[in-house]
Amino acid sequence: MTSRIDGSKIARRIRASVADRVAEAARSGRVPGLATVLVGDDPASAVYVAAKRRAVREAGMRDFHRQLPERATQLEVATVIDDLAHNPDVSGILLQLPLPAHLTAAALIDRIPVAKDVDGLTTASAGRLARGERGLRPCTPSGVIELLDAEGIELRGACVAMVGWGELVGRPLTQLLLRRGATVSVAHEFTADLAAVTRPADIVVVATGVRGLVGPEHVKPGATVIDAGIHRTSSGLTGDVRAAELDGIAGRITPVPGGVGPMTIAMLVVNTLRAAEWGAERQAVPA
Ligand SMILES: Nc1nc(=O)c2c([nH]1)NC[C@@H]1CN(c3ccc(C(=O)N[C@@H](CCC(=O)O)C(=O)O)cc3)C=[N+]21
Repeated sequence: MTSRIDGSKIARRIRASVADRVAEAARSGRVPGLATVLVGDDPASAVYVAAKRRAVREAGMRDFHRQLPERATQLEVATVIDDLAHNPDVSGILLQLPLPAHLTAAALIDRIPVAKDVDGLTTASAGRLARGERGLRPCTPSGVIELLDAEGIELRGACVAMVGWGELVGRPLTQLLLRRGATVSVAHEFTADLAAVTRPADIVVVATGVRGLVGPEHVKPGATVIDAGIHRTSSGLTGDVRAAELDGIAGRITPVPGGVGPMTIAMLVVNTLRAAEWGAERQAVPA
């Protein structure tokens, strides 16, 4: 029997507990706020940003949004970020990716102060994670850790195959897993014998952006499979894993939709609260 890990349910629980803490902070006049910055009108990005803003409002936080045209210049986007960086009502800033091709994402991300970096994507946050220092962690990786914890899956000593080494998921998640005591093998879409890496694993995490890359030939019977991929197809949303073919092989699997995606949003809400808590003491870096 393969059981489906209900990310939507776990995410709901996390968001409700944040809402309680926000209500408490609000009684002493401190309402956390998230600023989302969206450049251009990519339809998928618009859907994600709308979902993030809704989650923020539902948690009782303030929703600041800046919409810029597709043709916005590097300087225009930088000016908007600087303005939000200086606004004391803004606890966290999220620059939605991908940006239009004429913009340099890294330079813009790095204008976000580390204490407001709710996406955990600045050079400073990445460095803090690499060094094991306090800081805000990227949302999808911390969401995956929360999912595994909620399922009661032991990480210390576990054998994990991380498929994908991207900046958003694979790389930071590898570090979080190592820090929790897992043995992590990192592979990707060009790994010559992917099954040789993934078959011994107790937990297989896939985040490559390659639709259907992982199937039954890659998974040990009873293993946990976490699918961080998301693809919009004519027949709906699907991931990097051929989930249907894993039925009866995997012990547990995250569905797409309803698995990792909702956890990403829940952790953004968590990070916004954390940023607000530490932002209360300016300059401080969140845990
Ligand atoms: N600066 C930045 N930070 C991000 O965290 C970021 C980003 N840019 N760019 C795009 C990716 C993608 N991403 C998702 C968030 C939620 C779902 C999600 O909630 N998915 C639902 C389905 C929702 C739907 O698409 O209909 C689910 O899987 O159940 C998916 C994908 C965050 N991203």
